[in-house]
This record gives sequence, structure tokens and C-alpha cells, in this order.
Amino acid sequence: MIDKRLLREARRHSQWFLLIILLGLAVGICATLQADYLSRIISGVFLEGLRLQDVRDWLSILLVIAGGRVLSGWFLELAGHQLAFEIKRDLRQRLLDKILRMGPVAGASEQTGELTNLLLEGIENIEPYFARYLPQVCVTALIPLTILVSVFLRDKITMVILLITAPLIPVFMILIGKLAEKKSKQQWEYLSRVSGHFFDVLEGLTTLKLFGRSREQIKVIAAMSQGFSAATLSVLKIAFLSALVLELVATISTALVAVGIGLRLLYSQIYFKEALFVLLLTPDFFLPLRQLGSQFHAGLSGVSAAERIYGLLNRDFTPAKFGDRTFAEEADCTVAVEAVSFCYPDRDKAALKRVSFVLKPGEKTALIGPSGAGKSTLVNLLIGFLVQQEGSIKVNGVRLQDFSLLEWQKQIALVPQTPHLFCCSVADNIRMGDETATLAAVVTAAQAAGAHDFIQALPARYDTILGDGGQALSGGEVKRIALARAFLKNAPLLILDEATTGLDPYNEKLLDESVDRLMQDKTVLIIAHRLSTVRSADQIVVLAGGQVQESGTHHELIEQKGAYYTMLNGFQGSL
Ligand SMILES: Nc1ncnc2c1ncn2[C@@H]1O[C@H](COP(=O)(O)OP(=O)(O)OP(=O)(O)O)[C@@H](O)[C@H]1O
Repeated sequence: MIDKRLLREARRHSQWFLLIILLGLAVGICATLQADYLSRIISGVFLEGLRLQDVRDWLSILLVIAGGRVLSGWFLELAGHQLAFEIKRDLRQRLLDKILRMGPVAGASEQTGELTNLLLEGIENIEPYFARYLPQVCVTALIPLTILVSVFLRDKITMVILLITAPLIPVFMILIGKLAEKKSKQQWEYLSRVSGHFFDVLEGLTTLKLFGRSREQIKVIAAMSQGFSAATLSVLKIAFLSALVLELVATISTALVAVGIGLRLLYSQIYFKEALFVLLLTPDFFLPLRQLGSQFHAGLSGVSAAERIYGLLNRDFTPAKFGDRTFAEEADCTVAVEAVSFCYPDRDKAALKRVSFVLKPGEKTALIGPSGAGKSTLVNLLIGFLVQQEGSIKVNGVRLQDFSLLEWQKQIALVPQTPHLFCCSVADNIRMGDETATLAAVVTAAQAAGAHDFIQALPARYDTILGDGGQALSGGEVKRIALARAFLKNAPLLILDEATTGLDPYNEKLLDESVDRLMQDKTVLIIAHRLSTVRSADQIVVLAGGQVQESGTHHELIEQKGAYYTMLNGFQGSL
């Protein structure tokens, strides 16, 4: 059960792979020499009447060989672990790169829990494959071969018995392996499903509690866990069965060799020294094959994990083409969206149809529309996470795709509706806006965002760890950290997704003041949900069904008595 893709990984780290092969060969040669010297010493002392001092040199050599065998085995294990470590690091890096290249939109099709499971558990399952299974395969290929050659030189009959019985073990292993592979895949699928579901439940715990559905989830998780434990048990059953079959075949084969040698000794058809040599080597011949059987499970879980890992690594994904134009320092930013249409690959209906408007420096544009109107799609196009199929987006008269994507994204400060806090200090969380910023600059940004006071009250102030497992913050405080990031980034285009959840009036006022400060002299696009924001906008773009219904100032749109007017009449706190 050698997976070609995993073997290719091993070849990338050829120095370790080669070392494993050499050490496997060394173990084989040591085993043969050990049997040779042991048989010489025993037959010399017991049959040829040699004294201890006559065999002293042989004994010393035997000790060196035994030491060499132990050391080779030990280094073999070490080399296997080192190879596994290098490959795991490499694969984890490539998986993360792929996920990052796919970006949040394409990557959204993956379940978070399943991805976490793949990055942690999946990669860890690769370890036993390289640390135990692959070295064992090398040892199994090399030791019996070395022994077979040396047995061939001394006793051809035993060699024939070994040659006939040895292939039985791999044949049984392949037969059992076919059965086990399916079960192991099932086990992995169960594990992925359980982790994915568990993650979803944790994320949606508040909703489940509020709707009184959390108890049902306990039952669902219990049922899924039971499925997983049943799948694990059936894999283990096969692993035990395979170990039993292999032990049986190895024992019967050893017995065959022993009986043959015993009979030939009885009829004086073989010398005692040769017979002892062959007898000592026979268990060593079968040992690697039996050990391979016990490592079979390690190999199997590695191959199952590889399926998922390469499934994601080889996923078709062609990143949109961007050019290499850069931006002049401190340039203003005029963004013209011209007849832009976009349809998601798996959808028949376009999410955006011939959308046009212009964002100007120093102006605030409010984008409004019902759920599913296409607001987030439009923002993703502006950020460069998606690329339109028709129309164009021009920045200062140049096609967006002509700029370098990284350069373009440096020109944007995004304040999402629910900002994400990373598991690092408050200062480093704010530094997401500019990783080179000094602490003084971070504090200034926090002050401008109205975050300084609450940060000062945190246990370790700017060093307080936030995010998963860190200090929890309120919705308003998280938003202010996100604003501080945007202040620090000081980018010419500001995209702000207004929170739909109501903050208390005091916090709302504080945030509004910070946002107003942040917007000064910038090109601003707000996905607006509050009437006060929309009223104060220089331009309102009303989006519905992926199309711009109308655009203009608050007063112009009121006079038109169109979609905006109708929305305002139905307004009940938020748009
Ligand atoms: N990743 C996606 N894959 C396929 N279709 C999508 C995807 N994201 C959004 N859509 C679809 O595109 C349309 C526009 O969605 P979009 O999220 O842009 O609307 P929205 O105005 O931002 O909605 P909301 O205010 O609820 O966030 C919807 O019909 C939605 O179902």
C-alpha cells in the first residue's frame, strides 16, 4: 500500500529517504553477520572444542555487530521521524497557501471544522506513515533480500522454502488491505463530519439555545460519534485480523524451515554450523514482514488522510489575473464601477447586472438594498476577491486588473460587519492595519477610534491577549479595534459594513464620531443599515436583485419617489 503522491513527498526530501534505505540495508547486513558469528561461536565451542580465548575475537566482533544493529535501528526510527516532520511542515504550509490563495470567497465552500480537522488531525495522520510505515516498507524490502542472498550461499533448500512462503504474507496483506481501505476511508469521513458538525454547533450555540434546539444537537452529535466509534472498531478488527493471519503464516513458515533442517541434521545432510546459521536467520527473515503487518494501520490512515489533503491541494482553482501596476504614494482614489455583471459559477442567476456608479475622493457613498441584493458581491469585486465577467472597475482611470492585487489591497481599509480578532495582543491586533507600526502609532490609532480608554482598563492593556481563548470583548469594542486598524492603515479607500445589531446610544455616538473622523478626505463606501448614515451620505446607491435601482442624494431620491422612497416608508429602525 504505497501511495504514489506520498512517495513523491518522500523523494522531495531525498537525503532522509536515502538515509532510511541505507539504514534498512545496514540492519539487514547486521542481522546476517550476527547470525553468522553466533553460529560460528556456538558450533566452535560446543562441537569443535574451542576455548573462550579462541573465540574472544569473534565475540568482540559479535558485540560490535549487535551494537551496530541496535544503533542502525535507532537511527532508522529517528530518520523516519525527521522525514515525517519535514513532510508535515511542507504539507501544512502548502495547504495553508492553497486556502489563502483561494481566498475567503472560493474557500467559503469548505466547512471550517473539516478544514481544521484536515490541517491538524489529517496532517498528523501522515506522521506514522513516514515515521513508521515507510521505513518499515524499506526494511521489509531490504532485510529479507539480504538474508535470502546469504541463505542461498549456504542452504538452497531453505532458500526455496523461504521463497515460496514469504510471498504469502504480502498476498494476504493486499487482500486484507483492500477490505481495510474502504473501512478506513469511512472512518475518516465520519471523523471529518463529526468535527465539521461540532464546529458548526459551537459557532451557532447562541442561536441554538435561543430557539431551544441545543438538546437535539446533543442527540445528533451522540449519533454521529457512535457511527465514528463503530467505524473505528471495524478498522481495528481488520487490523487485529491481519496481525493474526500474518503471525500464523510466519509461524508455519518458520516451522517448515525448522522441520526441514531438523530432518536433514538427523540424516547428516547439513553441517550443524550452517543449520544453526539458517535457523537463527529465519525468524529475522519473517520479522520485518510481521512488523509491516502491525504498521499496516499506520499506513492505511496515512493514505486515507492523503486522499483529503491532495483533494484540496489539487482542487481546480485559477486565481484571477492581475497586473503589476503600483500606486503613487498618498494618491487619491476614484473608483468607477462600469456596467459590471457577475454570476457565481454554481448559479444560473447573475448576482450583479450592469451595475454602474462612481466613488469619489472626499465623498461618502451609501450602498443600500435588501438581503441578497448583491452588496457583499460588489464589495468582494472591489477588494479583488472576485472578478466580474462583464464590465470594468477603474481606479483613477486604470483597469483594476492592471494593478498588482497586493498593491491594490494596500489602498483599502475594510471594516467588516463582524470584525475578526486574532489570538494575539491588542497591539498586534491593531497592527493588522500596519505591521511595522510603533506602539505610539498604535495608541494614536486606538485613541482616534475611541478604543484607548477601554484598552487601558484591560488586564494587560495593549498586551492583553484577544481572540480565541483570550480576553472577550463586547461587539462595540471589537468594532472599535477594527476602526483602529483602519486608522492605522490610513488607506485612501474606506469600505465599511455597518453593524445591523443595535449598540446602545452612547456607544453608537462614540462610534459615529470615530467613523466620521476616519472618513475625512477618503473615498468611502458604506454598506449602510442606519437611516442617519444614509441621510448624511453624498450619494446613495440603491441595489435590488443585483441591479442599481436608482442613485442620488437623500433629497433627490425622496423627490423621485422611487425604490428609496418606498424603502423609507417601510423603514422600521434599519434599512
Ligand atoms: N459564494 C457564493 N456562491 C454562490 N452564490 C452566492 C455566493 N454568495 C452570494 N451568493 C448569491 O449572490 C446573491 C447576492 O448575494 P450577496 O451576498 O452579495 O447579497 P447581499 O446584498 O450582500 O446580502 P446580505 O445583505 O444578506 O448580506 C444572492 O442571491 C446570494 O445567494
